[in-house]
Amino acid sequence: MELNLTQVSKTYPNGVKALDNINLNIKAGMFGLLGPNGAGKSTLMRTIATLQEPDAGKLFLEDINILKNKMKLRQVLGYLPQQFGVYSKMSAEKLLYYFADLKGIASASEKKKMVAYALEVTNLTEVKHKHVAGYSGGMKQRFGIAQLLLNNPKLIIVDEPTAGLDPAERHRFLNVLREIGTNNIVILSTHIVDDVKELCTDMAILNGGKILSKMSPTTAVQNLEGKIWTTITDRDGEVELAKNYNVISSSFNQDNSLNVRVFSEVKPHENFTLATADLNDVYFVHLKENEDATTLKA
Ligand SMILES: Nc1ncnc2c1ncn2[C@@H]1O[C@H](COP(=O)(O)OP(=O)(O)OP(=O)(O)O)[C@@H](O)[C@H]1O
Repeated sequence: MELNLTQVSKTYPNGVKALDNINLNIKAGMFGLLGPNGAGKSTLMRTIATLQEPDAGKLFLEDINILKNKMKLRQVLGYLPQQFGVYSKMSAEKLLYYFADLKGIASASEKKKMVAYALEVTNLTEVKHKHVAGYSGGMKQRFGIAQLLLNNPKLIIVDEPTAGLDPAERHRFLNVLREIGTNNIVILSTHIVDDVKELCTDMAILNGGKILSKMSPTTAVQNLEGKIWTTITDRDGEVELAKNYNVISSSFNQDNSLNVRVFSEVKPHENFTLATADLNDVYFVHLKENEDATTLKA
């Protein structure tokens, strides 16, 4: 199973270039699409899900030409949009039966099997008689996964599903994704680095409509080993450091001092110690490089 995107571009009528020549190859497993707000993630997800057209480019799922054969793609697609609003006073189970009808599952026994499976995988069996309107945010998101599983999709797209979930609900939600992510392509779009770190075997960083990097999170972190340095300073110190070094991130300590992380091939200064690189560093290094390149061009 493979999804291939070639030279996909989209400019909105207001002039915003949301997708700028995207080339991507995604194989079975959990794929993280990581990027800040406005990066173009939703535009890309909606384009793959056949909900909007690009200006240029080709999209194939195996031999399905997505732009030319939308219905065929939709038959194997499970999509959870960024805003999934089900505020129904129907029970989760009844609503899933309703969705199963909409998806054209005709056989009663097949329907029963799929609804039971979807409730089970998403841990909603015990609350299947409750109104979806009364569900917590996390339960609603899991219900969103339950509904997309009904047609046994091969390509699953979830657009920023963990934003707004509390840590326990987020954890439960990620476990559900982990469960369904083995045989299918699951694309998780997110601005939360930890979502990708905990779950994904492959990832891409998107910003300004461009893919800045595509590799496995493990390789990406390994590539930074020995190049992330840290020191403790204060706000003024950070401003000074930023003039001479490639500061990629900083965080406050309890005593209000700042932990600054710098990307450098060699030890920047004797006050720095080598840090263990992590996926946040990967994310910030790429965003910073892109920002610097854009500034240089402007
Ligand atoms: N219908 C539209 N018309 C004009 N501009 C749009 C439209 N939809 C999105 N944009 C712009 O395109 C860019 C990419 O937006 P998109 O929603 O794809 O990004 P995103 O990465 O999903 O961000 P977010 O996390 O904020 O949803 C942004 O600058 C956005 O303002």
